[in-house]
Amino acid sequence: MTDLLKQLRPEMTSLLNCFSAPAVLLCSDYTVLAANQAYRRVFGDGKPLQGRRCYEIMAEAGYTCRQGGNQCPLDTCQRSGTDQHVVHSGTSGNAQIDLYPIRNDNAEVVYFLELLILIPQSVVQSAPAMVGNSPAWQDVTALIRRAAPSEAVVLLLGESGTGKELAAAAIHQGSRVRNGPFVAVDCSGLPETLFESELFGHEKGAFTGAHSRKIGLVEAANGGTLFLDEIGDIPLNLQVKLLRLLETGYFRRVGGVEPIRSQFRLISATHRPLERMVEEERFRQDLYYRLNTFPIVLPALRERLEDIPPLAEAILQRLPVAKGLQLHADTLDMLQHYDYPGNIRELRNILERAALLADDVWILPEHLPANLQHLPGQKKPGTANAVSARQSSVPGVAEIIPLAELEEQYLRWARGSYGGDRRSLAQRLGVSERTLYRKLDALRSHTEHVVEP
Ligand SMILES: Nc1ncnc2c1ncn2[C@@H]1O[C@H](COP(=O)(O)OP(=O)(O)OP(=O)(O)O)[C@@H](O)[C@H]1O
Repeated sequence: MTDLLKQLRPEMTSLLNCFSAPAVLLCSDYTVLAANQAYRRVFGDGKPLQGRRCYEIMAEAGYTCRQGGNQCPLDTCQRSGTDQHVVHSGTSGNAQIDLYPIRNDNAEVVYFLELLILIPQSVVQSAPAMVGNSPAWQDVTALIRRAAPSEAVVLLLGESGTGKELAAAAIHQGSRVRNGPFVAVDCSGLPETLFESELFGHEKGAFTGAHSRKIGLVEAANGGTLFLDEIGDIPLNLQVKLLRLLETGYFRRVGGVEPIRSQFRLISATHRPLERMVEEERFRQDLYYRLNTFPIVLPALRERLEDIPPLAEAILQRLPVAKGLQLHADTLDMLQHYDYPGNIRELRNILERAALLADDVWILPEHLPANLQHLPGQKKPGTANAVSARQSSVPGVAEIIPLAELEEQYLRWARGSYGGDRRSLAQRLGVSERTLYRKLDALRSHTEHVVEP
């Protein structure tokens, strides 16, 4: 270490300061030789960093190394002699670590450059739960569970709004790179040149307006998942560049000459008929084969109408405007007879609109759009239940009664008419499961004490 410090030129620290991310030079025994300003800002504690072990400094800042089950890139680099790119998970968030061996004139590794990209916990998002129980949906979730932990390149196919992006996020969550970034790229709608610089980044001065270097989405996905949504819309020119990236793992920023490596799990999605596009030469066949290693077709909502009650329930719970609202049985029946060309996204829009129109706790058939009314097979709206729901916002109560009695009546009604389990009933009632059990117990003992005439 002392010898190495002597050899280290003062320019080195100045060079490290060119990186805006934390950067350090390390010895093979994990001691810090030099650190840049960003590293000192993030990890410094007032004491000198030089001579301390990198893993101790990281641990103090809440980023665990081997002891936290993470793989040490320095160890691997010493064995392989090649660059390492890993993501470490920690209590403060995740750290993407890029480690490069630095060699002398004799090509011997003398020290290591480590660059850190810190991903705060708030950015490490989890995928919202995917709701559904129908056989069609169970088939899909079985495929997602199988594909997620593998390295397979997944192609998600299905109509717009069927949940392809949600499925991609679920695959990322179940993958080995789950602690890395999930970078979703919408390949539709951007002009080709702009899209290229979004995807690959650009160097300063690459074109008019490129005032500084920009990191592209492919680079940002290093150590995580790159999700290419609407891949069928990617222009032919860019298809070639994408293919090269997938085959070599390298790309160049727009206006750059340096090949840059990015390692990521690839998932793509489209609602377009890719196979036909290949036949019509609108999509490259070689790229199609690269993307289509593990295809998963998401069913249209009309093919799983039995999932509408739990889906509607889950969507209402996530909608702030729907707080406290309930779907009337007639409304649910109407919803289950529509064919949803816009799939789950359309169901969500319908429910959001209905929630805004509802006056009290009930979302009634009349709150649904006109094109959902009077569809073949629907129950006739305006049944006794619907009428009573319209007359009174509290089920079964027509006059002012003591609050305790009202709670009892309401609980009896909720327990009798709610189709789900107790946990979700407790959630709907806004109480803990324990509280619900206690209240139901009290109800039961009260009923036992009532002497039936
Ligand atoms: N299984 C599911 N459970 C709950 N919500 C879902 C489910 N699938 C999709 N959604 C919701 O439906 C909406 C549309 O989903 P998503 O954006 O994933 O569809 P998509 O197929 O990627 O659409 P597009 O092809 O237009 O990009 C989102 O609000 C999503 O949260």
